[in-house]
Amino acid sequence: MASILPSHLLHHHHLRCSALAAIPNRFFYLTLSSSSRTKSAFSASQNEFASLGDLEFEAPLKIAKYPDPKLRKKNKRIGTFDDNLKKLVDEMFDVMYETDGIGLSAPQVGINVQLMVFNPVGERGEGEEIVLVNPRVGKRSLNRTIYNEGCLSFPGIRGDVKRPEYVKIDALDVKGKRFSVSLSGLPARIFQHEFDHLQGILFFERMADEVFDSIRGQLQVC
Ligand SMILES: CSCC[C@H](NC=O)C(=O)N[C@@H](C)C(=O)N[C@@H](CO)C(=O)O
Ligand SMILES: [Fe+2]
Repeated sequence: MASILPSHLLHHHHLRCSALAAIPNRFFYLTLSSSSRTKSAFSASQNEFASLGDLEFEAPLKIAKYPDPKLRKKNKRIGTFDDNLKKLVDEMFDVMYETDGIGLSAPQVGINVQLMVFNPVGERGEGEEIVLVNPRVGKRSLNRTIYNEGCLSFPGIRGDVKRPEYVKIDALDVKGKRFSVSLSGLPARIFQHEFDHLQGILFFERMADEVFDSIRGQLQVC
């Protein structure tokens, strides 16, 4: 498979309870989440750096399932590129492969920092392991494509989501080295899904009304 990134950037290595029916529709969530994502409040915290304590974790990592509040918390930027960060990345790949994922964001394992990992092949030892720290999105294509997405924080739920086909990204690698990359196809899709997690946005908020209506019965809150 052709490489997406230069080799130095590759990393080697239900809910029971009450139904969401009590809540009129996802715009309730959008209203709540977008109010906490107003430009001033959210960008200020995005500029805040994580402390060593913010990056502390216990292995094995566990995936936070919706509606875990960690999925909605602000995610701080990473400024320390040490062995702890490398270990966190390794553990994120471990749990991603174990749960049949192709991408994972740090808030999904309860660590509220700007970090994501992905491998479009989803198999250890195959494809590319990509690690993005403090990513920023540059250009996106006007052309958008539909893909039937699933999210590790919503086991068993899938739905069509339309997203730009192409994105240009600036980020840091696990060693803190800055780089830019242009992605299209599945890598661009995974990146955008994970980038949304870093903004506290969940995939059902990107679904068209009729798609959301088809899955809303499965979104249950404890
Ligand atoms: C298309 S972006 C999906 C990214 C997601 N990561 C975090 O939530 C993820 O890995 N979801 C899985 C359900 C997934 O897409 N798994 C693959 C391989 O099993 C699939 O095609 O279902
Ligand atoms: Fe997800």
